[in-house]
Amino acid sequence: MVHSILVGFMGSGKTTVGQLLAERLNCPHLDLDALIVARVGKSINQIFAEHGEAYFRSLEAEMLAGAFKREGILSTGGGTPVRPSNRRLLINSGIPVVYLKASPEVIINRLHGDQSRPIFQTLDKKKLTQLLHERENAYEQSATIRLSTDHKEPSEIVHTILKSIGASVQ
Ligand SMILES: Nc1ncnc2c1ncn2[C@@H]1O[C@H](COP(=O)(O)OP(=O)(O)OP(=O)(O)O)[C@@H](O)[C@H]1O
Ligand SMILES: O=C(O)C1=C[C@@H](O)[C@@H](O)[C@H](O)C1
Ligand SMILES: [Mg+2]
Repeated sequence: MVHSILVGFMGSGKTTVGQLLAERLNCPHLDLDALIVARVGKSINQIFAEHGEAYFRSLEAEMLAGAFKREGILSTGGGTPVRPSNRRLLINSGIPVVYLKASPEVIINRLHGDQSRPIFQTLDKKKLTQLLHERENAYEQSATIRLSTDHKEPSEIVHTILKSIGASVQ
């Protein structure tokens, strides 16, 4: 069974923190974006460009459902909780869902020059802030644990998550 799930906006650190958390717990790291890339055999940019976002989103939903049945730490994509059926899966999972929060300034700083996220490429600071605001409710609804990642090292975030998971399963 998946032990915990990470949600949050692009650049909040789901992949980075999920990998580290999985190492600490000595279990597999399941990164939903990486699973999709492996399944299609194309980068996320290529999938968006050649098949469209709708195709990516339906694959994302299908693979989220499959990933739940596997063992490990699950890092979702930045848009995963936006689809209501995905959100329901997260909410009803009974698994700790950690919302990694980050401010627009920090996200832009972390993803500056990044070319691998098709949606990020289309956003200036105003649009990114608006999209973050639009998605906030979806992340909040899905989450059982929330923490700000601004100006925190990934190792410190992992430490906080481990304490929270421990507290929530006792
Ligand atoms: N706590 C942190 N402090 C500093 N840099 C970080 C932190 N977390 C992540 N980063 C950096 O930010 C970038 C994006 O991180 P990451 O890929 O983990 O984000 P993500 O939430 O998985 O994004 P996406 O939703 O697009 O998959 C990477 O370059 C990573 O090294
Ligand atoms: O926030 C988003 O919509 C996305 C985030 C990434 O994790 C990828 O899933 C993809 O680039 C779309
Ligand atoms: Mg990621």
